[in-house]
Amino acid sequence: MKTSKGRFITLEGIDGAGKSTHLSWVQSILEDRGKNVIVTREPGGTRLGEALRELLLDNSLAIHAETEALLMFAARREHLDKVILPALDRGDWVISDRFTDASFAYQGGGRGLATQKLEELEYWVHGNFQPDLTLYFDVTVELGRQRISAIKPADRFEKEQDEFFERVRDAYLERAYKFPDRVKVIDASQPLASVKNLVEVVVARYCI
Ligand SMILES: Nc1ncnc2c1ncn2[C@@H]1O[C@H](COP(=O)(O)OP(=O)(O)OP(=O)(O)O)[C@@H](O)[C@H]1O
Ligand SMILES: Cc1cn([C@H]2C[C@H](O)[C@@H](COP(=O)(O)O)O2)c(=O)[nH]c1=O
Repeated sequence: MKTSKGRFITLEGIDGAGKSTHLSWVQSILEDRGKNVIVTREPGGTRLGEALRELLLDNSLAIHAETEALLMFAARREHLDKVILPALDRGDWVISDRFTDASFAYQGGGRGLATQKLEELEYWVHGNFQPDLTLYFDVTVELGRQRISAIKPADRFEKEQDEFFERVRDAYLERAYKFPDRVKVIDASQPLASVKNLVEVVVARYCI
């Protein structure tokens, strides 16, 4: 995997944590500091990735846990090739709503797939390449569900039981513990203005 000139920032959290809400805030913090910013998401970000996203989130489909993981990484391979790496090579900053930490959290923690299998896929798809900074928006399962159910009908993941999301959250917190230099935990249960301040402190410090 080529060395990149730009920087790669990812936003993570259980459904309803507030990632999408804060994505444009991160973008404006970076743009105010003169960065050229590309905003993208996973699964998605390419034509193929968006088509896979539609299937992966489809409530009416039953998908084997390993198929789900393979499709997430297939979409990611395309995303890296078509969007993320070219942008970083141009010197742009890329912000992605989710990346590989989500696979360790949802397919690993949530579905119970072995970490080693996910690490093998991770190495296959992006070698040692990792985000430069990951903001993990932490909320309780109850609060995430409350927020998300107020705005849209549940997709294939959101219709999972609370126990599933407890495992997803635990797996995210484990990732933050394992990679403290990269993954910064944001207490996203605070009111919007406070979360914005927390985000600004982390991102501004990182931009210097
Ligand atoms: N700190 C906050 N306080 C109150 N409401 C919030 C806060 N953060 C986000 N919200 C609201 O919660 C809802 C869900 O937020 P958002 O769509 O950003 O979550 P998300 O993490 O992107 O969810 P998903 O992963 O399912 O897309 C939105 O209505 C948003 O306005
Ligand atoms: C990248 C990725 C995503 N997921 C899940 C997590 C979410 O429930 C959906 C994506 O929708 P959202 O709008 O970002 O909430 O997909 C996953 O299970 N594994 C992954 O690698």
